[in-house]
Parts: sequence; structure tokens; C-alpha cells
Amino acid sequence: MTEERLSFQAEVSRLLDIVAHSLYSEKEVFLRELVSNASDACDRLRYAALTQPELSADDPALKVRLIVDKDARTLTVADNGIGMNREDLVENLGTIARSGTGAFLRQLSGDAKKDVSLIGQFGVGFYSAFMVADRVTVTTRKAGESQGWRWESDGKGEFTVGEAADAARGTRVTLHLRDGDDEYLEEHRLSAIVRKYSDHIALPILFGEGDEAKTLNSASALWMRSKSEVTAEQYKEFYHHVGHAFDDPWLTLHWRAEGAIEYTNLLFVPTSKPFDLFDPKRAHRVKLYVRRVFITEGAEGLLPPYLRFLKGVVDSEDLPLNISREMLQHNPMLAKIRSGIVRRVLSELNRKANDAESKEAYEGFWENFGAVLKEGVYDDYEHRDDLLKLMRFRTTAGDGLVSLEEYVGRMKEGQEAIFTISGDDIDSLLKSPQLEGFRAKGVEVLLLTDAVDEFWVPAVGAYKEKPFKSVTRGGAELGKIKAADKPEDKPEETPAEGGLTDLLALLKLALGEEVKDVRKSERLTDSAVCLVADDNDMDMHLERLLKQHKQLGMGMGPSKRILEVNPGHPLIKRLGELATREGAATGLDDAAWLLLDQARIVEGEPLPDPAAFARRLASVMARGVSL
Ligand SMILES: Nc1ncnc2c1ncn2[C@@H]1O[C@H](COP(=O)(O)OP(=O)(O)OP(=O)(O)O)[C@@H](O)[C@H]1O
Repeated sequence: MTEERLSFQAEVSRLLDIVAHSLYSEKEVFLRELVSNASDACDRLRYAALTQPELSADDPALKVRLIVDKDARTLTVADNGIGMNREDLVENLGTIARSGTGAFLRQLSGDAKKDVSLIGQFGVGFYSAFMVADRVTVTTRKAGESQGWRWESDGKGEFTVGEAADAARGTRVTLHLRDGDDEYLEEHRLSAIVRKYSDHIALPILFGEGDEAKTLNSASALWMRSKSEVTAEQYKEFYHHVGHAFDDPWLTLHWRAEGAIEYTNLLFVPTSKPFDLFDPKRAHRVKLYVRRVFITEGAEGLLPPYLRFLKGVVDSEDLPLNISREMLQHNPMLAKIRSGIVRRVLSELNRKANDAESKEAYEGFWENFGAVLKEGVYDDYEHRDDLLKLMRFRTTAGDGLVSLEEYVGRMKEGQEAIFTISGDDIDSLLKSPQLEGFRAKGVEVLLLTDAVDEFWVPAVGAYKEKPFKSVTRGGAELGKIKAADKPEDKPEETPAEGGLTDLLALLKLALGEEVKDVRKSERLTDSAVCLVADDNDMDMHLERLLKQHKQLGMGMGPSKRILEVNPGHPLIKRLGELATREGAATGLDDAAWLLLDQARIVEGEPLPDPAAFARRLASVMARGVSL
């Protein structure tokens, strides 16, 4: 078969364009990326050889070599790992296949500065070779296959693939260095880069070919070293390697569990939020090893989904080496490891949340990953109490984050519930009319803006026997609560009871089936009206959310709402007076609909009949306009 010329996927071309312009400040990271890929390829072969030993039998000592040819000005990163066949080559080095990345790359704007910062969080892996090379040749042969392949590209939109005779098992990536990048031909420079970024790699990284080649790294699994032997810098580099991460670890957890079962863990919580955290296909990024042999990444039973932001390594001494990925899921030992990890991670987070010096940093963690931990509150009953302690909330009391403990500790006299309000964002929530009465009495309300809040709150029901209660649902229960700074509740100036009763009756008559009820509000102080859900109906925000996602079941919703009117508002007072007059029913019809529509607008609900709203508004204004 002759050589074939193929085009890169459009996203790869754009990426290469940025890479080639060397917008990275630290070009040397290309070596880390290539060594990392080589080491992953060896890990994968070691795993495959557990069941098919013949795959690596002819050359069993897995290693990575850096080979320099000063005359040709090339640097080669060679491994004797799993290798690639033609299909793998085209798929892996022509496209970007990782889930979520397509969408991510579509965000690239063409504005180099912005794009670099986006890519910075994401990494370019193999393609970083083009930072220092104007041509890259890959020769490779897949373990177990006899045909070798050669891939070559100048990184400008196209690559070629053809057969390669005499390719050894594994992959050789040869970089034809750009002018000015000769430093990557020097042993001392390469050695320093390897020690800086790749020292922790568990297989030898050699300089040169043949037996006299020198080992550049420590070549022992970093997680097996004792904590006192590992520097912060080494932990960081390991995190970059194992997590394909580009930020710093926010939390590093390194411990060995000893006893009935033994396992070593080196886990990291990232500082920044991964862009695909809520991608339904996303698994955690923890690699499972058995006695130093890599088994799999993202094993389902190893961590609960609500800890999917963790990256790192778990290495078991007891699991059988030949365990298949499928068998893992139901392995009781794995379940024990999982519960040990969950306990340790949650207690460490709890410590971070409460220690004076880490409290503030914990808030950053919570902003990133709180919504994920909330999933655990919903579905991990065993650890619910621990997770509830980790929760932090924005509230009506100020800008800081508040724990449930703090909230309960400052509840007002007579307050029996933990009040909540849910919506899409803090700013619009803070403008909700339903909060007015609570504000006036100094009663704090939790502001809930994560979709998952709609699920864990009803599942948990109460904290320290105080039920959660939405301020947009049922009665406000404000009457029983003593006001903060007003020792005595000042009686509101309300219209004569007769007027209000008549008005409520007339509004009900006018709106008929459109609302469930019209009633006097306890929770409004400034606005004339608002909508609330009945105690047994779905909260309004949840209903909107389900509707948006087309998840409202057949025959469900839209629920009818209760229109609450503020007896202290001048408009309601005036309408109350009018309501006692003869013939008020017809005169107040427009006003009734306008009140309902304005409550809907404030709630962010669409008006069922905007034309009728406009007509009524114009007619009422025409009657009322005066200068
Ligand atoms: N030395 C190698 N041996 C075998 N396969 C390799 C080698 N280098 C790269 N690959 C394959 O090419 C794919 C793409 O590599 P690339 O470095 O671009 O991304 P990645 O390693 O998946 O992720 P990252 O961007 O985080 O490094 C790899 O997932 C792997 O399948």
C-alpha cells in the first residue's frame, strides 16, 4: 500500500495553528506530553499482557527512550508500549476524540490570546510537538500485529500515513526541530526537563539507545514513596501527568490504608472546574492500579459519581491482577476501597471547611464542586450527614457563604423552618417579591440556584429537625416570627377589612379558573402582588425547569397558582375602596387581570395572552393618565 494523504479534522488544524505560533510560555512541556503518552502506552500494554502475555514477551522490559541525532537535528521519544495500527493512527493523530472536546474546541474564537487561555486549561497532548518541530514523524507497530505504520506531518492541515517496514513494537515520535530549538538536542537540558516534569513516571526514561543508555528519572511509582520523600513540586507534576491537568491541585491526599485490605491512594482535588464536569458521560479521573500495574481509569465502582472531580491513583495490594474491567464493578473489595476513600475525602473536606486558614479557600472549592457534592446528598444516604456539613449557601443575609449549622444557629425567635427560594441566578432571586416580608423581619433565606437543589431539598426534608420551606410555596408563616429590630410588630395600615374581603372575592370572580385562589399576603411589603404555589403543588421554579427540559409528565402542570395581594400597597387599598361600590365587578375586571399578569412577569413566566395584557394596560392608562 502506498502512502495516503489525509486532512486533519478542522478543530485539530485550528489547534495546530495556535500551537505552531508558540504561544505557550513554556515550550518545554512538549516533552512532558510525549513522555506521558509513551508511559500511558506502556501501561496499556502491561495491562493487555496480563491476559495475553505473548503481546510483550519478545521485549518485556517496558521503557521510554529519548534519542538525539545532532546531525539530523532530531529528537525521538520512543516507547515499547502498545503501539498503534493504521486505524489508531488516523483516529488518534488526526482528530480529537475525547468526549466533550469537540464542543470545547468550537468555543475557540480565533482571538489568539483568549484561545491560549482556553487551551491552557485543556492541553494539546501530542500536538504540542509542533511547538518545537516543523515536521513530526511517527513510526509505530501495534503489539500483536506484524505491520508497522508511518505517520508524518508538517502540522499544516494534512498528514500522510503509509506502511513502515521493520517497525519495532511501540511508537517512535521523531521531532525535526525548528531553527532555534537546538537546546532540545542537549542531554543536560532534556535530563532537567524529565526530572522536572516526569520524575515520578514509574518506568525508566533513558537517554540514548543501547545498553549504556542513562536513566534520567527515579522510575519508582510516586504514590509508593513515603510522604516525606515527595516535594510539593513533585506532587504537582504528578497531578499534571496523571490527571492530564494544567492547573494546580487544590487538595492533595496521599495515604495508605492498612489492615484487612491494603491500598495506597494519591488523590487530588483540582483548583479549577473541569469544563465537562456536567457532561453525562464524564467519569472520575482516578486510575486504578493493582500492585503497580495499571488496570483502568474511571472504574465505575471505585468512586461515587459525586466525587467525579477527583483525579489521581488508587493502587490495591489485594485485588487479583487479572481482574477484568467488567468484573470490577461487582467486586466486594472494590466496594470496601470505595467506602474508605469516601470517608477519608469527606473528612478531609470537612477539615478544610472549618480550619480558620483554609475556610476561605474552601469557598472557592464549593463554588466549583458544590453542585456535584449535592448529588451525593440526594443519593448517598449513608454519607448524607457528612455531606450536609460540607454544604455552603448564598443567603439573603449577605455576600458570604453560610453553612446549615450557621443558618440554624441564627434563626429568629418563633422561626420553625429553614426558608429557601430557588431560581436560575442570585441576582434575579434577590429581586423576588416573595422575599420582602422575610427581609422586613430580618429572616434569612437560602438562595438556591443549582438544578440539583430541587431534588436534594425534598429528599432531605429537614436539617436538625427544622424543615426546609420554600418562600414561594404555601403560607409564609411570618406571623409567628418576631421581627429582628422592631420589638413590636407595627400593625400594617390596611384597607377596611370589608373592602379587602370584597376585593378578594371580586378578583376571584374575575380570574375564575385561572388561579387556585386569591388571598391576602403576609410576605409582601413593597410589591402589590405575587404568585405562590399551593402547599401540595410543585414549586414554581421546579415546574419551569422541568418544562424547559420537556420533563413535565403527561397530565402534569402547569399548576394553578395562588395570587397573593399586599393589603398595605396603595393600589390594593384603592381597589379595596372601589370594591365596596356598586357595579365594582365589571369595573375591576381589567385590574384583576393586570394584577395577575404583573405577578407573572415578575416571576419570569410568559404571559398566556400578551395582546390582552397590552389592551388592558392601555385602557387602564387611558382612564388614569393625568398630569
Ligand atoms: N506513544 C504512543 N503510543 C500509543 N498511542 C499513543 C501514543 N501517543 C499518543 N497516542 C494515542 O493518541 C491519542 C492522542 O494523544 P494526545 O496526546 O493528543 O491526547 P491524550 O493523551 O489522549 O490526552 P492529553 O491531551 O491529555 O495528553 C492518545 O489517547 C493515544 O491513544
